[in-house]
Amino acid sequence: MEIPTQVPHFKNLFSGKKGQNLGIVSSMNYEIPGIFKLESGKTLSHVRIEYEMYGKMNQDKSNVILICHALTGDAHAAGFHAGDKKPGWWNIVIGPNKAFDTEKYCIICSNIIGGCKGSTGPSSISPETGKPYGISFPILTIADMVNAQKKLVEHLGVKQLFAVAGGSMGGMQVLQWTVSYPEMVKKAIAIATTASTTPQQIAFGAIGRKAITDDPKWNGGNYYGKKIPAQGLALARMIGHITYLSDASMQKKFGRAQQEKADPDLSKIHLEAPSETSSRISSEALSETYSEVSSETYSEIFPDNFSNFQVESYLNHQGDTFTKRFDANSYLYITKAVDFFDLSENGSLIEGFSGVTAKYLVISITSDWLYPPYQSQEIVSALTANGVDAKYEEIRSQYGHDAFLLEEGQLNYLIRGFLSQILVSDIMYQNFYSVSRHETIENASTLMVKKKVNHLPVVSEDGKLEGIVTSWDITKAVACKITELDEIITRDVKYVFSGDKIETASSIMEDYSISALPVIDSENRVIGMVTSESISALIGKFG
Ligand SMILES: CC(=O)SCCNC(=O)CCNC(=O)[C@H](O)C(C)(C)COP(=O)(O)OP(=O)(O)OC[C@H]1O[C@@H](n2cnc3c(N)ncnc32)[C@H](O)[C@@H]1OP(=O)(O)O
Ligand SMILES: N[C@@H](CCO)C(=O)O
Repeated sequence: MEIPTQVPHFKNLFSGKKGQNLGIVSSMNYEIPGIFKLESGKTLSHVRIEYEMYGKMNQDKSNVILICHALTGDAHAAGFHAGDKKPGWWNIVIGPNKAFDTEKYCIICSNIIGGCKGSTGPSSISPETGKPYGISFPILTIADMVNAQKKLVEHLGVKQLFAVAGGSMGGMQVLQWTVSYPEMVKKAIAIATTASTTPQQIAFGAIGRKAITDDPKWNGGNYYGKKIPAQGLALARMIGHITYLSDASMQKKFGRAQQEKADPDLSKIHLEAPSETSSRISSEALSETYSEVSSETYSEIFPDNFSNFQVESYLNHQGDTFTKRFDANSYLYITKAVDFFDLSENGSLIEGFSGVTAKYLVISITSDWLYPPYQSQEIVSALTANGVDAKYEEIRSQYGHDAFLLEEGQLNYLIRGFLSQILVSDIMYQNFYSVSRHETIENASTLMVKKKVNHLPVVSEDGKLEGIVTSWDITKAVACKITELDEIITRDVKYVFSGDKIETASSIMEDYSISALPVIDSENRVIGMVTSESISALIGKFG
């Protein structure tokens, strides 16, 4: 018989309300003190990291989620910058009552080093020369990006991240985090990514880089304050962008539709050579950074009269807009870091993941031919082979790789479910007290009073669960003048495993009106206790 206590009801704890947008947000920055050492052995000083933060850190800073951005992303993941019409790049999943719920979690997103959105990269001014680094910037790796993020996280006083999440190159950073700093990551969400960049992925990166470096305006990376290599950069993006879409999404978006102005008379269509002296190109700009140079773009160099299909004009648009928001040298360095990415050790991903402890959610996209589902499945297999709790999910989508930026419903559903899935192991007490069935009732009650517990699991010499005794059992025994513990033990004891969801523990407690359960391992040995108080404390933390 157990003492009936009030047991929390879990049914409505994680039910979703309608997601809302964050309002106006702004970026902050942090300068890493001293010298920042890179994987190559080279160093950088005065490394600046641009970041944004949404939601509040709780008292013990245990609710922090780090979001890692993809190839051309930035720190602005959600909400609106003052005056902007478009929100941050992952606004669909970050905000009040969205999967990355800013009412519960504190979300941090930083621009990678090597980038061009506030963090130190090739377009930054080198403290040594007073000029932009250009290609004197050292070679970067995904591990370098993660090491810089770790400095920021430590600076913010966070000892362990509740989760790290990201798609594409963001997913690579997630994987790297759990390999480099396993003790710092509780949960990991890697979407549309790989643990080892494939030859096909390297090949697409190589063509993009060649488009840039073959553009005469690239000028050995020294174009800051001059014309930017817009033609090469736009071409690189156009190639890349095709890989972010799918055959089906292109069919749906464009079909074989032509531009409204396109003349169906083939005899009137002609090629036109690009003009170096196009009158539309403004005079040389003398500004200091890539983003302030002239507005010369790909479409200004290549007139549109031959781009009669909708898909051509779309790609031109994607190329054009990219040149206005991204630095060509950053593109070279970041794509190269992606190429170098390989977490396998001695050719084995299982070996590469041997130290990982985080719980994983790995998501692929059915139509992603750049990072196909088999690469996510390989990650899950290698994690599982190491005993890591890794869940595999697929987003059913025709959008292709970029679906990780678009599939609002499926992303929210999968991520919310994973983040709110708290296991018994997360809240059980490992420092518990137990008794042997040969103990006297007097000794058991003294232990209960001393340690302020109402439940004592009864265990055999080798720690196996034999029963449970509660303070109510002891009260009754005293009233009935029973002295031996063996006579009052409840032997049909309810228990849970450490990998069970807390909802399971909660249901058992509710169904049987009990307020504590022993946690056992596969050999019936008691490894902890979970109580209704610890579940209530959890509600206080995240509810
Ligand atoms: C972490 C990160 O990854 S951040 C970086 C992510 N952002 C990007 O990659 C930016 C470029 N990529 C995109 O725009 C991506 O396709 C997405 C996933 C972000 C958006 O996808 P969608 O909403 O499906 O937009 P879509 O691909 O149709 O592009 C819309 C743009 O194309 C233009 N467009 C559409 N059809 C045509 C056409 N026939 N001719 C010319 N332009 C066209 C639209 O006017 C719109 O322009 P705007 O972006 O300047 O407003
Ligand atoms: N379209 C996204 C994903 C690339 O992996 C980006 O530009 O960052």
